[in-house]
Amino acid sequence: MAAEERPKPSRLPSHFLPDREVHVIISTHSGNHEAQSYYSDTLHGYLTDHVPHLELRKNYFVHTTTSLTSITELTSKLFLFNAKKGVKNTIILLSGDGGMVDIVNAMTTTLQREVDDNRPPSIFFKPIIVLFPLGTANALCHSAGIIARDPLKVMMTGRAKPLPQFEVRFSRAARLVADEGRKRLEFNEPGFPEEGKEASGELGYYDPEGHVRVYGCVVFSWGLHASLVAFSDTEEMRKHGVERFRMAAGQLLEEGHVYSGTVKYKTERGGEWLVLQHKSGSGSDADGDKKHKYILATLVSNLEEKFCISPHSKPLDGTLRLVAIGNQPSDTAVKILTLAYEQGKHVEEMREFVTYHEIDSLRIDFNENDEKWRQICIDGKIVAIEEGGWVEVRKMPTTGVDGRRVVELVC
Ligand SMILES: Nc1ncnc2c1ncn2[C@@H]1O[C@H](COP(=O)(O)OP(=O)(O)OP(=O)(O)O)[C@@H](O)[C@H]1O
Repeated sequence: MAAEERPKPSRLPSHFLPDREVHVIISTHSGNHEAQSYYSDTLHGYLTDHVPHLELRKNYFVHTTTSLTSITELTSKLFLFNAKKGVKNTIILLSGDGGMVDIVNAMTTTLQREVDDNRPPSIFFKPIIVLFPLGTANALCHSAGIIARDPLKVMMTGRAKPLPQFEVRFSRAARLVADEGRKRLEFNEPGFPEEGKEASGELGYYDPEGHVRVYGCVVFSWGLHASLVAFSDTEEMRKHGVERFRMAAGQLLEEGHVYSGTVKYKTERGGEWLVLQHKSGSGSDADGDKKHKYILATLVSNLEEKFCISPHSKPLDGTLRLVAIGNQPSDTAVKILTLAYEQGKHVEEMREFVTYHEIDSLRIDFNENDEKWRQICIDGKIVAIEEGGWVEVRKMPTTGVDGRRVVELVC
């Protein structure tokens, strides 16, 4: 933005008005580890020029991540505390989708626990997030049009809008997959992480019924997509950027596994569960509708810049869309996914193979012996479901007790 375009203090967007506390989070390990240099070389000077009332350690704070749980800890210890004390926070987040999901999860998990505990509701000032695309895929930034319109410009001229979320519940023995697939972490008991056991931080908790609940704002998947995220999440593969997803997809398609389980969905809250009937080719045997290649529910259009999995999704429109492919041969799956890279043409040109519509909820009952095929993806995090286990995903409504949207995104 040129000097003559700089807004006068009175014309600053509401998220930079003097009544707000501004926090920058530099997620040092996101993407190609460029968040720190972007802050030092570009953003810091830009903010000094354009938002001159910011004063370090008075109304302006900079946090640099040092571990996998830094953002989660900051959120539960600082942002949530502030939000409930009536402090208006603006968070400038330099990360990929993971940083956003950490904030959404830590906030929602704690607040939902309080709902379950029947504690009285408290004041809650939703933090406003200004997101800079410093991750690998940056699905949220691409889908919200932040990158296409220049993130600095969006920061100065965009408006904060509530960020839609979904809730995932699953059977009790599910574990978070960590450390490049080597570790399985338990979720937390409400408020009481079990001593001596490695817990997953604030990602998810056991609700009063003993089910785990986790929150997301991008994508839920099982099948090919979840497997390729799981298999490509190693330090070695991460060096290849978004190419890592294509490399993993190549290996998986060669293996040609067909995922087994019962998939149901609801089109509206409180409606009936409907068994997913795949389109052509999948129903040739009695078990046809229990075999799947690709099951994905998304709140966003693009999972990467060019990978438009849900072309009908509009920025932050709050719709959850199902994209599903049944028991198709690998070459058909490749054709479908290649068309997704061409402005999402798969939903039109391959519509005889692709189920694509809005849903409210999704349920999977797994029928796989090998744990590697029971792994699901929630916004890039991988959860392994136990044998005979299940998972349910549902869009969080905009109003009511469950209707929390815990943050707003500037876009
Ligand atoms: N210093 C650090 N040490 C260890 N982990 C870190 C550190 N800083 C950040 N992280 C973690 O690295 C992960 C980076 O995820 P993020 O989603 O931001 O980037 P990405 O995976 O490259 O991008 P995308 O999700 O857009 O593909 C986050 O889970 C974050 O908590």
